Amino acid sequence: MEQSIESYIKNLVRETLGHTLGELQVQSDRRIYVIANWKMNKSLTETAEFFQEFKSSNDVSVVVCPPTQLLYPTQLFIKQSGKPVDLGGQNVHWADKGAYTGETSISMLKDVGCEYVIIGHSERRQYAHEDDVLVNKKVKQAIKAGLIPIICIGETLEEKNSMRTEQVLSTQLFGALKEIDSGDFIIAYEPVWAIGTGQSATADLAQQTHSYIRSVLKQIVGEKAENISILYGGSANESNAAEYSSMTDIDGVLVGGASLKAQSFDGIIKVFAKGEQNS
Ligand SMILES: O=C(CO)COP(=O)(O)O
Repeated sequence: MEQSIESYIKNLVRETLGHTLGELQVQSDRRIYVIANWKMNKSLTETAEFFQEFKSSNDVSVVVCPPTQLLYPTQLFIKQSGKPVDLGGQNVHWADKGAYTGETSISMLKDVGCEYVIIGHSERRQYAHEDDVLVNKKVKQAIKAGLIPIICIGETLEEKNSMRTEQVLSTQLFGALKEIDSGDFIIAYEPVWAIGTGQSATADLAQQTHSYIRSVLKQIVGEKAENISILYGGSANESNAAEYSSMTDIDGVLVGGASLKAQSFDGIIKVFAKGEQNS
């Protein structure tokens, strides 16, 4: 069949530039992230050792989210190492300040140099009984302070087996983003059954789900959804990173276990950085 004028021009541009203009626009607007969630792990000494070994990369956005007591020293280690790494909290309280024993406010996170904060992780939903209303309050608090919330969503095994994944994700998205019409945020799709189990979602399933998530985001924020980074999380590691990085709607990974060792975290970063250079 003869080529249409449009595809002839697209091919010509692709041959000359290595990509079409449309592709270039999408790629340049969506950031690729590799984010470490250390959860309740690491001592001060282990953190210092991590940054002695860690290489990082300029080609993707790298964020490390240590436990709260390590935020400030981690910021110092990052500065000392001169590596391109940003700092993130693992949780935040919804109030500005006050009588909330054991909690951390958004200004406290900002004070120690955080630019990101994980909100609504399934472990907090499970163990601290956080629901979508609370997640929404925390997201608003982060955006108001100029931090980028990494909003976690994901279905349990039971919800997956009873074919409720889409319903769960859409409810979590509409809940977390209620009354939010400005500010940057990241979505992390973390199927609960894949977290810490070694049973990572296949790249095809993750891509399919991310594409669904983007379609829901379109309903919520319109065309801006094209520029929102959607990360995959759940037993991501050096071996499966390449498959995830090749998918159109997977804009990076949120890594637990495999982020604890500098070498394996670097391995994942390298895969995504290579993908960026090739795009
Ligand atoms: O929960 C996660 C990151 O937030 C994923 O943890 P794992 O990579 O250990 O499965």
